[in-house]
Amino acid sequence: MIEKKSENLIFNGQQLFYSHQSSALNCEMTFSIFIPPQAKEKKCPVLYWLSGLTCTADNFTSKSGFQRYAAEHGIIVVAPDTSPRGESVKDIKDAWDIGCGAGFYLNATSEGWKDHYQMYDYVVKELPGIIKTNFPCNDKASVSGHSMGGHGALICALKNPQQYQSVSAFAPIVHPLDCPWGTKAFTTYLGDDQTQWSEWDAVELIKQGNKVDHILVEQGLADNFLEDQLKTDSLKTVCAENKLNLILNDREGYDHSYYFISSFIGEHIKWHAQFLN
Ligand SMILES: N[C@@H](CCC(=O)N[C@@H](CSC=O)C(=O)NCC(=O)O)C(=O)O
Repeated sequence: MIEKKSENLIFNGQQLFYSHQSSALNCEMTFSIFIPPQAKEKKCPVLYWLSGLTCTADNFTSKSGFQRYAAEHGIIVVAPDTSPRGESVKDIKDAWDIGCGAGFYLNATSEGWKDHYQMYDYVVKELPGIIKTNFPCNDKASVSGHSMGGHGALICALKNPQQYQSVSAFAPIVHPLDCPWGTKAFTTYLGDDQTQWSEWDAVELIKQGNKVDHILVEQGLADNFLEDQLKTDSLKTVCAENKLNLILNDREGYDHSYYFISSFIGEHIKWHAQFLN
């Protein structure tokens, strides 16, 4: 059962927020969903958006301005929260890059974390089931995201190429095994045994032969996190070595913020629309 929390008219579509009890995450979750005007006449495809560290379902929904473009192309857009939440959910107080707001879109296996931190199952299995049951969507879906969520989008598509028509990312972490945010998260959620880690790392998945047909990445060159955390060149190299079709747009002067995302979200939605419609 899902419960409507809010509804607003925007560009002749509906912007809605819902909460529900998640069986994958074992807690109450909130997601946003935009229903375009075309859904009054026919079932529409879905674009899932995965947000970055510290975000809830609200950041992308209220800051990116995606609704204008989703309404134009007739695409439903779903934005989940970035982690399980609630009093029973383990968290690390005062740390913004681990725990609540930082689920990393993987299934945790370590004690204390595995009871709730199953974001991969939530995003790939439970949430699409809820969307299909409750909203006017057809069978086509794509996935996009930002930073931690850009990496989440990449691994969801690389592990399930039949489920997503296309994947795009803004300033994604591309190789969590090789950056401080990633090694902290993987040590916490997966434990010290690094043999498990490559299953949740986009660059490693591509090295292992996982493929998707269409990948679009947007990267700001004035992004403070580019050198230490994101390392977009690792994705460029591994895609070239494994003959994956990556479009990488380096954007002079843009940073890591939602100002960057809102500048190019229209181009991403138009690009996804050619595979979804
Ligand atoms: N609090 C941090 C910055 C956190 C941050 O920049 N979060 C990004 C995603 S980073 C990678 O996953 C974000 O989307 N923030 C939300 C927003 O609305 O901008 C710091 O102090 O550096």
